[in-house]
Amino acid sequence: MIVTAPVVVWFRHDFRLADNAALTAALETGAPVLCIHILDDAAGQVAARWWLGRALESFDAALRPLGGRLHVFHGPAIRVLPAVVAATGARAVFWNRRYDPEGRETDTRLKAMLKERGTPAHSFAGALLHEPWTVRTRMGQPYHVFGAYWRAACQMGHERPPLPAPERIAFATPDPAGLPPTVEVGAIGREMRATGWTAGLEEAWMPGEAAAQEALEQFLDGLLEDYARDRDFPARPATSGLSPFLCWGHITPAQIRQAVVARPHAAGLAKFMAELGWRDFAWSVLFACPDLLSRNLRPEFDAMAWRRDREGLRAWQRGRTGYPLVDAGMRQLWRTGWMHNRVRMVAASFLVKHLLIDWREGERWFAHTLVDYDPASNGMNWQWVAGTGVEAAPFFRMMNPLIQSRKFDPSGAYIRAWVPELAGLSDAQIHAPWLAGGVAGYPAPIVVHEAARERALAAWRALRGQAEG
Ligand SMILES: Cc1cc2nc3c(=O)[nH]c(=O)nc-3n(C[C@H](O)[C@H](O)[C@H](O)COP(=O)(O)OP(=O)(O)OC[C@H]3O[C@@H](n4cnc5c(N)ncnc54)[C@H](O)[C@@H]3O)c2cc1C
Repeated sequence: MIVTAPVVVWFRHDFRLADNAALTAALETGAPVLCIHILDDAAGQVAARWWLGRALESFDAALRPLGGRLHVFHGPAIRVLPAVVAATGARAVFWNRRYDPEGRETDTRLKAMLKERGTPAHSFAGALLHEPWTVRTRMGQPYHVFGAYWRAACQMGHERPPLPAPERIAFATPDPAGLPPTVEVGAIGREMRATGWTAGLEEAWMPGEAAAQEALEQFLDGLLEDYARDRDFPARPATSGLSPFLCWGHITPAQIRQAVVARPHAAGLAKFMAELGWRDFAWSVLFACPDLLSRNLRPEFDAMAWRRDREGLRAWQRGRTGYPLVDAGMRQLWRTGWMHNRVRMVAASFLVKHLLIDWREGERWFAHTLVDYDPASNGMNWQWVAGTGVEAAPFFRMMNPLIQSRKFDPSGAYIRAWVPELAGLSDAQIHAPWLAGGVAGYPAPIVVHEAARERALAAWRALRGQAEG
């Protein structure tokens, strides 16, 4: 009997069958395919780990009717992948690219290591509309301003048409004896359920490729038309909710783009495509600045007198600042692993400016609690809000949580949904319960807006004084 050497497809943030260039290329070799994931523990990302657990389950379930399964290994990829290749005699490895600095480094090392041993590793695009090094100024430099970036990206075109899902897959059936230790596909799901924290996530989300397509359809049919008008109002079902599906690769921007441009007359089309552009832009920023999560992109902020305020940080994390819109957002995040974009901006601004706490604390909390956490979007947006990043909102421009609340949640419906203690207040009172004499069980504001504003501006003036002096 002739045993055909398999090819390995290593799935990371690309748990889908359709528009999966690595899988398609692997199938084109005609060799049996071994579908694997390597659990390389990422500390501190708890909600993301829950999503990963469910993504593994749903992807495995999608492979079963085709006659195969997902093999999940545990350990550092740099050890595990070569061991899988050696044990199966695989003749090639395929993966879709990732762009975070650690991931890139690992992949580069693995490619070189495998090549040396005679096994080529092939990598493919798919997670973005444009690879993060391709949209450049005429001088070949990365863009620092989104408007110019997006104009250049649109001029380049977004031509890559999405690939169809394979109808058949010939799966490899390796002998488990020689393989590195595997983990049962449902193990992470069980581990996360045992924390007792994931009930809200389970209620809010159904990870997987089918659910991503359903979310896209619902958005296109009901919400795209009014997207530009409604997207800033957190109580309205107005945005796509696609961010975690994009983050985990259940759907690609190319698939979304194809579906969106098929509705050329929808009023919200350009605005929605530009939001996908922000996601690409964030990755191009992280690609150009690998220390985005640790370093102020504007170095003058290195001397900022951030406050160490454990209690303030804790109140913010738990949605107990006394500012209802901020608290509603932080509670939505804690319960569902997601927060509306407008409220992310208000809550982030509150931490950095009203509490004068280093944006990196907020970035870390979001990394811990977001199901759509990605280092590029999170890092870039935190630095944008803090005024420390590329094309950032200036530090002295502070979002007033009360004004934001009255403007974007005028009836208080969003606040009522997440801060039930305030549900009995009138539409006018709910934004500032302290003006109505307070509500039992709900905290008084932990800072007074005007005083916090003065404190932040004084810190900023001192910083400028140092820079000029
Ligand atoms: C402080 C802060 C932290 C953030 N952290 C993350 C993060 O870790 N991961 C993440 O995916 N988004 C992050 N965002 C961006 C944005 O809030 C979410 O992408 C958006 O709320 C997701 O909801 P949606 O899918 O309904 O968005 P829609 O309005 O439907 O937008 C469609 C898609 O465009 C992309 N997008 C929209 N806005 C942005 C933006 N400002 N930056 C980058 N991409 C965008 C997302 O992929 C989103 O799914 C952050 C924003 C802020 C202010």
